[in-house]
Amino acid sequence: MIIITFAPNMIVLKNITKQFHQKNREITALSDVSLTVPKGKIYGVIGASGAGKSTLIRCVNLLERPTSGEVIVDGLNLIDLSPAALAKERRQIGMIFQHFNLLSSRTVSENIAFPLELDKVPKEQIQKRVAELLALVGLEDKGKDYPANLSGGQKQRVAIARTLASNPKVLLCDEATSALDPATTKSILTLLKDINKRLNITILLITHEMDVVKSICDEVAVISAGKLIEQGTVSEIFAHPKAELTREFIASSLKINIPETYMERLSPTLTADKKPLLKLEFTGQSVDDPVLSEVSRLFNLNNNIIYAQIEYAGGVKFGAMVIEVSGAQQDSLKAIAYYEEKQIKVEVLGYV
Ligand SMILES: Nc1ncnc2c1ncn2[C@@H]1O[C@H](COP(=O)(O)OP(=O)(O)OP(=O)(O)O)[C@@H](O)[C@H]1O
Repeated sequence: MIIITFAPNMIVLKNITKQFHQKNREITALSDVSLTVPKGKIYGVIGASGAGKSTLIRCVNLLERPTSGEVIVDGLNLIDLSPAALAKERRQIGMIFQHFNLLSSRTVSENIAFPLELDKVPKEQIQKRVAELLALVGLEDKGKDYPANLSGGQKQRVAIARTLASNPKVLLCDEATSALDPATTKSILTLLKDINKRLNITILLITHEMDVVKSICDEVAVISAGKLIEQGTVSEIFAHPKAELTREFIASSLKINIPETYMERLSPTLTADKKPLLKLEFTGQSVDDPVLSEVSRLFNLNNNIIYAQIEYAGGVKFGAMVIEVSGAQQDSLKAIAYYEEKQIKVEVLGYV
């Protein structure tokens, strides 16, 4: 009897620790990291430079072998596999990189054909598949071009097509949009989402930009100094961030613009003729509370909105606002305490 077990999760990392030995130094790049990527989802890992993101993603296909822990892909523990069995499994785990890694001496079509040639697929079949993949990534007319004549976004499309040639079930994206401008980043992220939906490919990506997470991820983990400090669905994390670093990443995806006229007048000290300029950061429920009018009523203050931005991620709203507050100083302090009570992060930017 054949027992077929259905694994609901595509990637399970269990207690991964990775240490590097350098001369007489030991570097712990990952420390007891566990995460689960459900099938068909897009999972983002965000962290600052040196946090361990690249090491983490390279552990999934064992480009880096963890010092300890388990790497389970589609129900199979890769750590236990023989080199031949691992090579076979790796073909189902595609990877794309920040700098594309295309072969410069091969045309676009020849780059995409490369993994199929290695797999000894017959020539006519390769031609057909390459044409399909060129169409899928929107490069029908570029097959005969060389990578040097393509834009960064087009190069990444070629890299994606080449990776998809082997019909992977998982796509690992190592800072895949970090070398691209914002408009091109957007188009590549749209393509990744499309591939995820159309081909049901599970995607694990690493990034240092919350905008990437916000645009396409279903779930996210925050990594700092080799440890996962927070993880959850994008809506949970944006609604109720717990760690300060998570809040900082969320705030970094908001581009607060304070008008020049205010910046020129902004002073770090309060004098009789000046009013506080506050930055308020809203997440979760606080974004829906009518706090400005409450504060105005309760503490007899006038709030002048200088700048406001409300965004959506994973179906929840979050945002930030800059307000100029007029009223008695002790009432402004009471208002700040009130905002904090309502889980709104307040920063006094200065006085204008
Ligand atoms: N092969 C290696 N040998 C020694 N130390 C390494 C090696 N690879 C990574 N490290 C160290 O492990 C830590 C994590 O590095 P990693 O490249 O995973 O971080 P990262 O979050 O991807 O950073 P970045 O965004 O700058 O690429 C760093 O301290 C790094 O110096």
